[in-house]
Amino acid sequence: MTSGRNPSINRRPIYILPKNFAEYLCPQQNYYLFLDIDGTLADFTLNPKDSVIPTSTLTLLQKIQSHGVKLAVVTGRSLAEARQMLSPLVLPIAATHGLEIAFDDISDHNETHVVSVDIMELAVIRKSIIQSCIPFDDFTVEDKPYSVALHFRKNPVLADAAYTIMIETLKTYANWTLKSGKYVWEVVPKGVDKGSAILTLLKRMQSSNNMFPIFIGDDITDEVGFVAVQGENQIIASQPQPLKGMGIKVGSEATHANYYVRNTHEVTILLNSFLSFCQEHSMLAKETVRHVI
Ligand SMILES: O=P(O)(O)OC[C@H]1O[C@H](O[C@H]2O[C@H](CO)[C@@H](O)[C@H](O)[C@H]2O)[C@H](O)[C@@H](O)[C@@H]1O
Repeated sequence: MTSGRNPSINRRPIYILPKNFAEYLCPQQNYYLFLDIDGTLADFTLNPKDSVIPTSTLTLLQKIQSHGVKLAVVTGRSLAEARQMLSPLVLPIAATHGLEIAFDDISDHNETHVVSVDIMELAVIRKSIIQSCIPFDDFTVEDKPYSVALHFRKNPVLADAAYTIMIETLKTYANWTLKSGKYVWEVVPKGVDKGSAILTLLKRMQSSNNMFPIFIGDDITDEVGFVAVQGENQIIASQPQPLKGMGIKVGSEATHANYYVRNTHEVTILLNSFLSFCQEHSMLAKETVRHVI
Protein backbone atom coordinates (compact mmCIF):
# COMPACT_ATOMS: atom_id res chain seq x y z
CA MET A 1 0.00 0.00 0.00
CA THR A 2 2.79 2.39 0.83
CA SER A 3 4.17 2.58 -2.68
CA GLY A 4 0.76 2.63 -4.34
CA ARG A 5 0.12 -1.13 -4.63
CA ASN A 6 -3.38 -2.42 -4.06
CA PRO A 7 -3.48 -5.98 -2.72
CA SER A 8 -7.14 -6.46 -3.71
CA ILE A 9 -6.28 -6.46 -7.42
CA ASN A 10 -4.79 -9.73 -8.55
CA ARG A 11 -5.10 -9.78 -12.33
CA ARG A 12 -1.95 -9.96 -14.42
CA PRO A 13 -1.92 -7.78 -17.54
CA ILE A 14 -0.35 -8.69 -20.90
CA TYR A 15 2.86 -6.86 -21.81
CA ILE A 16 2.64 -4.70 -24.96
CA LEU A 17 5.89 -4.33 -26.82
CA PRO A 18 5.55 -0.54 -27.14
CA LYS A 19 7.22 -0.20 -30.54
CA ASN A 20 4.66 -2.67 -31.93
CA PHE A 21 1.62 -0.91 -30.48
CA ALA A 22 0.32 -0.07 -33.98
CA GLU A 23 -0.27 -3.81 -34.50
CA TYR A 24 -3.04 -3.65 -31.89
CA LEU A 25 -4.86 -0.89 -33.80
CA CYS A 26 -7.29 -1.02 -36.66
CA PRO A 27 -8.15 1.78 -39.14
CA GLN A 28 -11.90 1.18 -38.74
CA GLN A 29 -11.90 2.23 -35.09
CA ASN A 30 -12.23 5.77 -33.76
CA TYR A 31 -9.64 6.08 -31.05
CA TYR A 32 -10.09 8.22 -27.95
CA LEU A 33 -6.88 8.48 -26.01
CA PHE A 34 -7.08 9.26 -22.26
CA LEU A 35 -3.82 9.96 -20.47
CA ASP A 36 -2.77 10.29 -16.86
CA ILE A 37 0.04 12.76 -16.06
CA ASP A 38 2.29 11.73 -13.15
CA GLY A 39 4.00 8.40 -13.71
CA THR A 40 2.63 8.24 -17.27
CA LEU A 41 3.56 11.42 -19.19
CA ALA A 42 5.83 12.87 -16.48
CA ASP A 43 8.52 11.10 -14.47
CA PHE A 44 8.32 11.25 -10.70
CA THR A 45 10.18 13.91 -8.75
CA LEU A 46 10.56 14.38 -4.99
CA ASN A 47 8.68 17.67 -5.05
CA PRO A 48 5.44 17.71 -7.12
CA LYS A 49 6.26 21.27 -8.26
CA ASP A 50 9.38 20.02 -10.07
CA SER A 51 7.72 17.55 -12.41
CA VAL A 52 7.32 18.33 -16.09
CA ILE A 53 5.97 16.70 -19.21
CA PRO A 54 8.89 16.70 -21.68
CA THR A 55 8.47 19.03 -24.66
CA SER A 56 9.07 16.06 -26.97
CA THR A 57 6.06 14.29 -25.44
CA LEU A 58 3.86 17.37 -25.84
CA THR A 59 4.92 17.64 -29.49
CA LEU A 60 4.12 13.97 -29.98
CA LEU A 61 0.65 14.43 -28.51
CA GLN A 62 0.07 17.49 -30.69
CA LYS A 63 0.96 15.44 -33.78
CA ILE A 64 -1.40 12.63 -32.78
CA GLN A 65 -4.13 15.22 -32.19
CA SER A 66 -3.52 16.70 -35.65
CA HIS A 67 -4.52 13.35 -37.14
CA GLY A 68 -8.01 13.71 -35.69
CA VAL A 69 -7.48 11.41 -32.70
CA LYS A 70 -9.44 12.67 -29.68
CA LEU A 71 -7.10 13.19 -26.76
CA ALA A 72 -7.90 14.03 -23.14
CA VAL A 73 -6.02 14.11 -19.85
CA VAL A 74 -7.36 12.55 -16.65
CA THR A 75 -5.30 13.55 -13.64
CA GLY A 76 -5.10 14.05 -9.90
CA ARG A 77 -3.44 17.42 -10.54
CA SER A 78 -5.55 20.55 -10.26
CA LEU A 79 -6.95 21.99 -13.48
CA ALA A 80 -4.70 25.05 -13.31
CA GLU A 81 -1.61 22.94 -12.82
CA ALA A 82 -2.58 20.41 -15.51
CA ARG A 83 -3.15 23.24 -18.01
CA GLN A 84 0.24 24.67 -17.16
CA MET A 85 2.01 21.30 -17.49
CA LEU A 86 0.30 20.61 -20.83
CA SER A 87 0.83 24.06 -22.36
CA PRO A 88 0.81 24.81 -25.31
CA LEU A 89 -1.37 21.75 -25.91
CA VAL A 90 -5.10 22.48 -25.65
CA LEU A 91 -7.33 19.52 -24.90
CA PRO A 92 -10.12 18.36 -22.57
CA ILE A 93 -8.95 17.76 -19.00
CA ALA A 94 -10.51 15.98 -16.03
CA ALA A 95 -8.51 17.27 -13.06
CA THR A 96 -8.46 16.73 -9.27
CA HIS A 97 -9.32 13.03 -9.85
CA GLY A 98 -12.37 13.95 -11.93
CA LEU A 99 -13.74 16.85 -9.87
CA GLU A 100 -12.83 19.63 -12.31
CA ILE A 101 -13.79 18.91 -15.91
CA ALA A 102 -12.83 21.32 -18.70
CA PHE A 103 -13.50 20.98 -22.41
CA ASP A 104 -10.81 23.43 -23.46
CA ASP A 105 -10.68 22.39 -27.11
CA ILE A 106 -14.45 22.42 -27.55
CA SER A 107 -15.34 25.73 -25.94
CA ASP A 108 -13.11 28.33 -24.37
CA HIS A 109 -12.50 27.58 -20.67
CA ASN A 110 -15.76 25.71 -20.25
CA GLU A 111 -15.37 24.20 -16.78
CA THR A 112 -17.67 22.23 -14.51
CA HIS A 113 -17.37 20.79 -11.03
CA VAL A 114 -18.81 17.34 -10.57
CA VAL A 115 -19.68 17.93 -6.88
CA SER A 116 -19.71 21.11 -4.80
CA VAL A 117 -16.74 21.72 -2.53
CA ASP A 118 -16.76 23.39 0.88
CA ILE A 119 -13.62 25.51 0.55
CA MET A 120 -13.82 26.74 4.17
CA GLU A 121 -13.94 23.18 5.44
CA LEU A 122 -11.00 22.25 3.20
CA ALA A 123 -8.99 25.11 4.73
CA VAL A 124 -9.66 23.72 8.22
CA ILE A 125 -8.69 20.19 7.12
CA ARG A 126 -5.50 21.51 5.53
CA LYS A 127 -4.57 23.44 8.68
CA SER A 128 -5.12 20.37 10.82
CA ILE A 129 -2.92 18.21 8.54
CA ILE A 130 -0.14 20.80 8.53
CA GLN A 131 -0.34 20.97 12.34
CA SER A 132 -0.07 17.18 12.67
CA CYS A 133 2.96 17.14 10.36
CA ILE A 134 5.01 19.50 12.55
CA PRO A 135 6.94 16.70 14.37
CA PHE A 136 8.07 15.24 11.00
CA ASP A 137 10.71 16.76 8.71
CA ASP A 138 10.13 14.74 5.57
CA PHE A 139 6.49 15.26 4.67
CA THR A 140 5.46 17.52 1.81
CA VAL A 141 1.95 18.95 2.08
CA GLU A 142 0.67 19.84 -1.38
CA ASP A 143 -1.88 22.60 -1.22
CA LYS A 144 -4.36 22.25 -4.08
CA PRO A 145 -7.50 24.33 -4.73
CA TYR A 146 -9.95 21.46 -3.99
CA SER A 147 -7.90 18.82 -2.20
CA VAL A 148 -4.86 18.40 0.00
CA ALA A 149 -2.15 15.82 -0.52
CA LEU A 150 0.33 14.51 2.03
CA HIS A 151 3.47 13.20 0.27
CA PHE A 152 6.00 10.88 1.92
CA ARG A 153 8.22 10.06 -1.11
CA LYS A 154 11.20 11.70 0.65
CA ASN A 155 10.95 9.14 3.44
CA PRO A 156 8.72 6.12 2.63
CA VAL A 157 9.11 4.86 6.20
CA LEU A 158 6.56 7.56 7.11
CA ALA A 159 3.77 5.80 5.16
CA ASP A 160 1.87 4.65 8.26
CA ALA A 161 2.33 7.98 10.06
CA ALA A 162 0.94 9.75 6.98
CA TYR A 163 -2.04 7.42 6.84
CA THR A 164 -2.79 7.91 10.54
CA ILE A 165 -2.64 11.71 10.22
CA MET A 166 -5.02 11.69 7.28
CA ILE A 167 -7.51 9.18 8.68
CA GLU A 168 -7.60 10.88 12.08
CA THR A 169 -8.13 14.28 10.44
CA LEU A 170 -10.99 12.99 8.31
CA LYS A 171 -12.92 11.42 11.19
CA THR A 172 -15.08 14.51 11.67
CA TYR A 173 -15.57 15.43 8.00
CA ALA A 174 -18.22 13.32 6.29
CA ASN A 175 -18.00 14.90 2.83
CA TRP A 176 -14.39 14.04 2.22
CA THR A 177 -12.56 10.83 1.45
CA LEU A 178 -9.00 9.57 1.27
CA LYS A 179 -7.36 8.47 -1.99
CA SER A 180 -4.07 6.63 -2.00
CA GLY A 181 -1.41 7.05 -4.63
CA LYS A 182 2.30 6.51 -5.06
CA TYR A 183 3.85 7.76 -1.80
CA VAL A 184 0.87 10.03 -1.21
CA TRP A 185 -2.43 10.18 0.67
CA GLU A 186 -4.89 12.74 -0.57
CA VAL A 187 -8.08 14.19 0.92
CA VAL A 188 -10.59 14.77 -1.89
CA PRO A 189 -14.33 15.52 -1.99
CA LYS A 190 -16.50 12.37 -1.99
CA GLY A 191 -18.10 11.38 -5.28
CA VAL A 192 -15.27 11.89 -7.73
CA ASP A 193 -13.27 9.27 -9.58
CA LYS A 194 -11.39 8.92 -12.84
CA GLY A 195 -13.72 6.23 -14.26
CA SER A 196 -16.77 8.52 -14.13
CA ALA A 197 -14.62 11.38 -15.44
CA ILE A 198 -13.58 9.37 -18.49
CA LEU A 199 -17.19 8.48 -19.27
CA THR A 200 -18.24 12.14 -18.92
CA LEU A 201 -15.45 13.25 -21.27
CA LEU A 202 -16.23 10.46 -23.73
CA LYS A 203 -19.89 11.44 -23.91
CA ARG A 204 -18.94 15.06 -24.77
CA MET A 205 -16.14 14.15 -27.18
CA GLN A 206 -18.11 11.45 -28.98
CA SER A 207 -18.33 12.01 -32.73
CA SER A 208 -19.38 8.52 -33.87
CA ASN A 209 -20.55 5.23 -32.43
CA ASN A 210 -17.47 3.23 -33.27
CA MET A 211 -15.60 4.46 -30.19
CA PHE A 212 -12.51 2.74 -28.92
CA PRO A 213 -11.24 4.40 -25.74
CA ILE A 214 -7.70 3.78 -24.56
CA PHE A 215 -6.60 4.85 -21.08
CA ILE A 216 -2.96 4.87 -19.99
CA GLY A 217 -2.22 5.34 -16.29
CA ASP A 218 0.04 4.09 -13.54
CA ASP A 219 -1.58 4.48 -10.15
CA ILE A 220 -4.34 3.07 -7.94
CA THR A 221 -6.63 5.99 -8.79
CA ASP A 222 -6.33 4.96 -12.46
CA GLU A 223 -7.78 1.49 -11.84
CA VAL A 224 -11.42 2.66 -12.11
CA GLY A 225 -10.42 4.33 -15.38
CA PHE A 226 -9.22 0.99 -16.78
CA VAL A 227 -12.49 -0.65 -15.74
CA ALA A 228 -14.44 2.18 -17.43
CA VAL A 229 -12.69 2.02 -20.82
CA GLN A 230 -12.77 -1.78 -20.83
CA GLY A 231 -16.55 -1.54 -20.41
CA GLU A 232 -16.57 -3.77 -17.38
CA ASN A 233 -19.18 -2.01 -15.28
CA GLN A 234 -21.39 0.21 -17.36
CA ILE A 235 -22.55 1.39 -20.75
CA ILE A 236 -22.85 4.94 -22.02
CA ALA A 237 -26.50 5.92 -22.47
CA SER A 238 -26.17 6.87 -26.16
CA GLN A 239 -23.99 3.84 -26.92
CA PRO A 240 -25.90 0.77 -28.12
CA GLN A 241 -22.98 -1.61 -27.42
CA PRO A 242 -20.97 -1.79 -24.21
CA LEU A 243 -17.62 -0.05 -24.55
CA LYS A 244 -14.74 -2.33 -25.44
CA GLY A 245 -11.60 -0.31 -25.04
CA MET A 246 -8.13 -0.83 -23.75
CA GLY A 247 -6.63 -0.13 -20.33
CA ILE A 248 -2.85 0.14 -20.31
CA LYS A 249 -1.07 0.19 -16.97
CA VAL A 250 2.36 1.78 -16.64
CA GLY A 251 4.24 -0.69 -14.44
CA SER A 252 4.00 -4.43 -13.99
CA GLU A 253 2.00 -4.50 -10.74
CA ALA A 254 -1.34 -6.31 -10.56
CA THR A 255 -4.05 -4.21 -12.17
CA HIS A 256 -7.52 -4.21 -13.73
CA ALA A 257 -5.93 -3.09 -17.02
CA ASN A 258 -5.67 -5.76 -19.69
CA TYR A 259 -2.27 -4.53 -20.87
CA TYR A 260 0.85 -2.92 -19.50
CA VAL A 261 4.09 -1.21 -20.46
CA ARG A 262 7.00 -0.91 -18.09
CA ASN A 263 7.66 2.83 -17.60
CA THR A 264 7.18 6.37 -18.91
CA HIS A 265 9.89 5.84 -21.54
CA GLU A 266 7.87 2.95 -22.95
CA VAL A 267 4.77 5.18 -22.93
CA THR A 268 6.52 7.54 -25.35
CA ILE A 269 7.60 4.63 -27.57
CA LEU A 270 4.00 3.40 -27.58
CA LEU A 271 2.73 6.91 -28.44
CA ASN A 272 5.26 7.10 -31.29
CA SER A 273 3.95 3.81 -32.62
CA PHE A 274 0.42 5.22 -32.32
CA LEU A 275 1.54 8.28 -34.33
CA SER A 276 3.07 6.04 -37.03
CA PHE A 277 -0.26 4.23 -37.26
CA CYS A 278 -2.06 7.59 -37.68
CA GLN A 279 0.43 8.74 -40.33
CA GLU A 280 0.20 5.48 -42.25
CA HIS A 281 -3.55 5.53 -42.03
CA SER A 282 -3.80 9.13 -43.32
CA MET A 283 -1.32 8.32 -46.07
CA LEU A 284 -3.45 5.35 -47.10
CA ALA A 285 -6.48 7.63 -47.13
CA LYS A 286 -4.60 10.08 -49.39
CA GLU A 287 -3.57 7.20 -51.69
CA THR A 288 -7.21 6.16 -51.99
CA VAL A 289 -8.23 9.73 -52.87
CA ARG A 290 -5.45 9.92 -55.51
CA HIS A 291 -6.66 6.68 -57.15
CA VAL A 292 -10.27 7.79 -57.12
CA ILE A 293 -9.28 11.10 -58.83
O1 LIG B 1 -3.35 11.36 -11.64
P1 LIG B 1 -1.93 11.80 -11.81
O2 LIG B 1 -1.73 12.71 -12.97
O3 LIG B 1 -0.97 10.64 -11.81
O4 LIG B 1 -1.62 12.66 -10.48
C1 LIG B 1 -1.60 11.98 -9.21
C2 LIG B 1 -0.80 12.78 -8.21
O5 LIG B 1 0.44 13.08 -8.85
C3 LIG B 1 1.35 13.90 -8.14
O6 LIG B 1 1.97 13.11 -7.15
C4 LIG B 1 2.80 12.12 -7.71
O7 LIG B 1 3.84 12.76 -8.46
C5 LIG B 1 4.74 13.59 -7.65
C6 LIG B 1 5.69 14.30 -8.60
O8 LIG B 1 6.42 13.39 -9.35
C7 LIG B 1 5.46 12.68 -6.64
O9 LIG B 1 6.31 13.45 -5.82
C8 LIG B 1 4.42 11.94 -5.78
O10 LIG B 1 5.06 10.98 -4.96
C9 LIG B 1 3.39 11.20 -6.66
O11 LIG B 1 2.36 10.66 -5.86
C10 LIG B 1 0.70 15.14 -7.61
O12 LIG B 1 1.59 15.78 -6.74
C11 LIG B 1 -0.63 14.87 -6.92
O13 LIG B 1 -1.26 16.11 -6.66
C12 LIG B 1 -1.51 14.07 -7.87
O14 LIG B 1 -2.75 13.78 -7.22
